Amino acid sequence: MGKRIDVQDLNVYYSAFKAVEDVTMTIEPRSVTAFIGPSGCGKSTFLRTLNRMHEVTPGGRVEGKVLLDDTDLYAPGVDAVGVRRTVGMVFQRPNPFPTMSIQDNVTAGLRLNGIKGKKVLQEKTEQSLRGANLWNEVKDRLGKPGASLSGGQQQRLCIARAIAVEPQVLLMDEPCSALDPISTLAIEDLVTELKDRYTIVIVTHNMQQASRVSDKTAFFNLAATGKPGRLIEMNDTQKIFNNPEVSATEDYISGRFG
Ligand SMILES: Nc1ncnc2c1ncn2[C@@H]1O[C@H](COP(=O)(O)OP(=O)(O)OP(=O)(O)O)[C@@H](O)[C@H]1O
Repeated sequence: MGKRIDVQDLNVYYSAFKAVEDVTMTIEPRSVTAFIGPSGCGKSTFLRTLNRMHEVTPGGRVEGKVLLDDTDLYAPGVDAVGVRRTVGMVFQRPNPFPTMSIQDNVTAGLRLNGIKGKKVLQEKTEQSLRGANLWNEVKDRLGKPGASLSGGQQQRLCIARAIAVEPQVLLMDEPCSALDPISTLAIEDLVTELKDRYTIVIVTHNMQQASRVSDKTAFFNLAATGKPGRLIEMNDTQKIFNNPEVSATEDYISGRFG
């Protein structure tokens, strides 16, 4: 499990507006890569190109290639829904289906894929909730609604829902920004565990979080408002935080701008 992502010369547009320019990068399988950079530099936009979610926005389109191992996600005939199954996503705000039970939340994707067997769904529920470090907290109330959980539990439920369909890659867009520090640490621990099986990409504004959880860090920046965001530097996280090669990276991580 866990595929490699190769992005080649990617430009990302909202209609005529080029939001992200000329990104080339490799994301190694079973690693955690953090995307950092000031607001508006295109981190989330770029992240959403990695599972073809960007094109869901009207006017959203890309030029260039995103390879998942050897498959170009944007080649003609590639099914975007299948791509999103292989490359799962967790969003900023926990978004469980609020009235659906905890178990049904976890198995929603499986049921959409036509899996109906009660036993299989139960097994998948337990396996995914264990994978998301939530099983012990909810095993006695699987029939309760998703909204009955705390924010941090809801986010782990969303991670359980994402991993239930056995993706290869997990994209996380500021998954802790709505959470308290304890829940944040729980998610960070989980990310570290999950990287044994998945390729993980996480957008974060929290420098400590990037340095705690990621193996590689990619710094994005934009020359001015209205200009496209660009990848400025990507390297081992230790290198980016201790000895970056580009002065703009150093200015950003040391809090001199952004
Ligand atoms: N739906 C949209 N339609 C048009 N432009 C958009 C849309 N969403 C984002 N943009 C623009 O694309 C650029 C990149 O936005 P994006 O949200 O990807 O940046 P970001 O780095 O993730 O920012 P933040 O850190 O604030 O979340 C910005 O100029 C933004 O205004």
